[in-house]
Amino acid sequence: MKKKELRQQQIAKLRQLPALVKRQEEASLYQQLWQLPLYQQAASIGITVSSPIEVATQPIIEQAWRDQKQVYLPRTYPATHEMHFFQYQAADQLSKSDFGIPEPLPDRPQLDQVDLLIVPGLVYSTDRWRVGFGGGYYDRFLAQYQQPTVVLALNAMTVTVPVWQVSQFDQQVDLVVIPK
Ligand SMILES: Nc1nc2c(c(=O)[nH]1)N(C=O)[C@@H](CNc1ccc(C(=O)N[C@@H](CCC(=O)O)C(=O)O)cc1)CN2
Ligand SMILES: Nc1ncnc2c1ncn2[C@@H]1O[C@H](COP(=O)(O)OP(=O)(O)OP(=O)(O)O)[C@@H](O)[C@H]1O
Repeated sequence: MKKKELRQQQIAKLRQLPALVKRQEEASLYQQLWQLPLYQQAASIGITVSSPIEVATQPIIEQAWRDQKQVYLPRTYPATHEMHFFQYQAADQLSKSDFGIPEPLPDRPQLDQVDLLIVPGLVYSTDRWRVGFGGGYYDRFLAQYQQPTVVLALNAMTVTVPVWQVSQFDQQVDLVVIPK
């Protein structure tokens, strides 16, 4: 299947996911994340502000702050499809990207090699391939990122093998957490 078609199909599927199912699966994903030594040992984490169809990240951000971790959010650069991470603290103002996602202002401390990166996406295979929203931001970023990556996947986001053509630019993640 073409990635573009897969994305459209997946967005429609996620929009229809019952809120209760989503909340229950998210609760399981959060618990598993918080148990991971990779999480517990990370002093800095990279994460996004989620859109409604994605795994809600606000609880993760707030827990990370409580755990005394530094939280970094990406700022996207559409001209080059690059992305850089800037620190996000509770009082910080965010600005909306062209894509409608809140992003940090670039005057915050920058850190691209965060200790743990939580990678967003629409579809994941059990063998750790992913399809995102199609900006190519994460594929480019992951090509130079050297720390561990984890994905939190709702059941509706998971397939056993890629149903799309994996491209030369696609980057595997290190761990796909699925609901228990
Ligand atoms: N919550 C969240 N924040 C995130 C991401 C994400 O997946 N989730 N990103 C993850 O990368 C980055 C922003 N991602 C973007 C992805 C696509 C386009 C974009 O322009 N898409 C095209 C459609 C491309 C296609 O369908 O082939 C468009 O809308 O015209 C922009 C930003 C950074 N922040
Ligand atoms: N490292 C790279 N260098 C050049 N082009 C790239 C690179 N990575 C991805 N691209 C291009 O960016 C576009 C989007 O890539 P792809 O369809 O894999 O996005 P995605 O994985 O869904 O999105 P994202 O990585 O932002 O979540 C494609 O045209 C792809 O060829």
